Amino acid sequence: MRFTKMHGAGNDYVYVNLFEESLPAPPEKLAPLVSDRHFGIGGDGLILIMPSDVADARMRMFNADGSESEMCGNGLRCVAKFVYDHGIAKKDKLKLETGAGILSVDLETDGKTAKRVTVNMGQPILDAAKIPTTFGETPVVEKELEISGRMFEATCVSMGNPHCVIFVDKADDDLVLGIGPQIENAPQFPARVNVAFIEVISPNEVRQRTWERGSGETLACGTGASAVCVAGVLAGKLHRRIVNHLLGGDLELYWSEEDNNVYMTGPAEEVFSGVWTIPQDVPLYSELA
Ligand SMILES: N[C@H](CCC[C@H](N)C(=O)O)C(=O)O
Repeated sequence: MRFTKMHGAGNDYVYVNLFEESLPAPPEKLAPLVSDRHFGIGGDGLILIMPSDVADARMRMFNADGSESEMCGNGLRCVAKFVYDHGIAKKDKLKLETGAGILSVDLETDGKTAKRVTVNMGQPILDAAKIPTTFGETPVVEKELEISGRMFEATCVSMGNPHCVIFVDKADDDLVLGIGPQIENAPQFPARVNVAFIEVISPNEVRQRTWERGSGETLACGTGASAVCVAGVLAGKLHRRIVNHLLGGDLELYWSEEDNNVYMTGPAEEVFSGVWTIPQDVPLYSELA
């Protein structure tokens, strides 16, 4: 299977171009295998770049555990770069179909390759039932959440996929690696949840560490960074325009007062391409039929 390895601020995925390739086996089976950093290619998950009836291309994204997510912000910037750089659509404005609808993307290019990408991430979903979370009230802002006898304040936002934002003094390993997976799987989140631990540096600057649903700690999360921008405004801690320092790089976020959309700007990089050899014990589509 031919693939391309790309990352956005260190959030790295294995990309397969289904304009040219066909998958040998179901993507939820392939994602854990290709994501494995020792036995596979290595990545936070698998992203499919596909033809679309309604946009320039379509993205489907699978976490390292094989579960599918509706959206991926860093992934969508990379899909946009791939679509542009590889001539699928040589336009500096693209429409891309995702599980969170058709999103508009603007590319900064040198005419050959895209350097930075801005995604209109759409409007945040604040309705508790739609996020989904069992916290009764909407919006869910700094609600008490008890984990292992410790109290946290949860602010919940969906950017098509669910996020729980926790403002902390210090986003250390104890919180991210210890508490993160417990929040991901807490009963308050029936579809599990992505978790962002946020240190506020100033009203327009934060530092983020991320525990992702289905993938564990990642170096960055674009939908998470967007949810943080919204959560910070709702909690009265942040302005609408922020810089978010993630472990793998910076993202710029803006939650527009005019159209209620969140705009995310950041880098996208292609690292290498290759051919992956499918392990012999993986049932192929041809054998499943
Ligand atoms: N890293 C991605 C989000 C992945 C979310 C995924 N882990 C989920 O289950 O929703 C991003 O840049 O937005």
